[in-house]
Amino acid sequence: MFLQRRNRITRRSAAIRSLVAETVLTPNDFILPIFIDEGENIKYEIPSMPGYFRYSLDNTVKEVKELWKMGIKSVLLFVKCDDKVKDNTGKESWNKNGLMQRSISAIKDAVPEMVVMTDVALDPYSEYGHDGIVDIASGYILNDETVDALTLMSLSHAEAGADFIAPSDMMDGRIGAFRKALEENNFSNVGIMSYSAKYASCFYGPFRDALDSAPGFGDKKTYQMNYANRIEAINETLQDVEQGADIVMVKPAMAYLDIIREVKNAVTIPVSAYHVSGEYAMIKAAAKMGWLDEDKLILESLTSIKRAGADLIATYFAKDAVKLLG
Ligand SMILES: NCc1[nH]cc(CCC(=O)O)c1CC(=O)O
Ligand SMILES: [Mg+2]
Repeated sequence: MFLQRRNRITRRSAAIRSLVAETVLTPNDFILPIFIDEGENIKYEIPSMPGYFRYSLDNTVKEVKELWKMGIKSVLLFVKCDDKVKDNTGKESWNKNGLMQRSISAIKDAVPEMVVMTDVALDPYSEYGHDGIVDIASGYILNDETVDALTLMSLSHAEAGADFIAPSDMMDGRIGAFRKALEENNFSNVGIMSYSAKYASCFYGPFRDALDSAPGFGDKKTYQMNYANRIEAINETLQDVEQGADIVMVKPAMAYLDIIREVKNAVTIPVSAYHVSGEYAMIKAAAKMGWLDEDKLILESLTSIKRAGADLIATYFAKDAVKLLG
């Protein structure tokens, strides 16, 4: 055959393929979520997340030092609270001596350059396991009251030294409220990574095991988005940009690559994607069964999320990926 174009020429060797690769993962792409528990010397393996641990703060600090050495530059903190401090106001979330606040300052003391991001939502603090304050009579999650509580939570994270607050609650108007509060309280350099398009997803199951934070009644569908919707994600995201978000996020990732791409095309600020706990669990399970190759699956998954348009990826595989990228 005489062919004018032979597409296979640029696929002929590993070297050529690497020269023409459009998407290249680097350690700078990753944010590693970290689960922190009270106590000492704890390293608890999360049953639905094999190979992933919840650490006490002493072990967390050791881990963060290791992460920095490996080239991981950002961590996203989550805490598991004792049932005793959970209520329907979320007030433990702005306790100056709370586990989150102590964790932020311990990590910033140990590794000042590490970019510390913190989850902002009431679920670990809520006796009902919901992201906001519950109206007991109706079971509805109150929007404006929740934003007030989360504003206090955000300020206390900023005060403890957080670089970015990362609201995952999906209340309306919270980004504008947080930005204003940060400005007014001399935290104008604290950033906001907004979970802008966060879907009500069954992929969060293992995470709720990790923090013992499953909703006590109902589900999160009155605040998290319906996975049937695409245009709504753009609406949510543009509002957060308008209100002052520094980074927007799509969550989950792999079943939402279309949303990541649409969001990427719609905004001119960095886009992150959260490769969530259930996505981790699926990969681990398939690998354990011997049905899929774990290492290849990790790299293909993360590359596809970046190719879809994610500038940053929050992933439980950050360490594995950095090692694989060598
Ligand atoms: N607001 C809490 C929160 N922040 C991040 C996740 C999920 C992360 C994961 O599954 O890895 C959740 C769970 C939820 O919304 O129920
Ligand atoms: Mg919104």
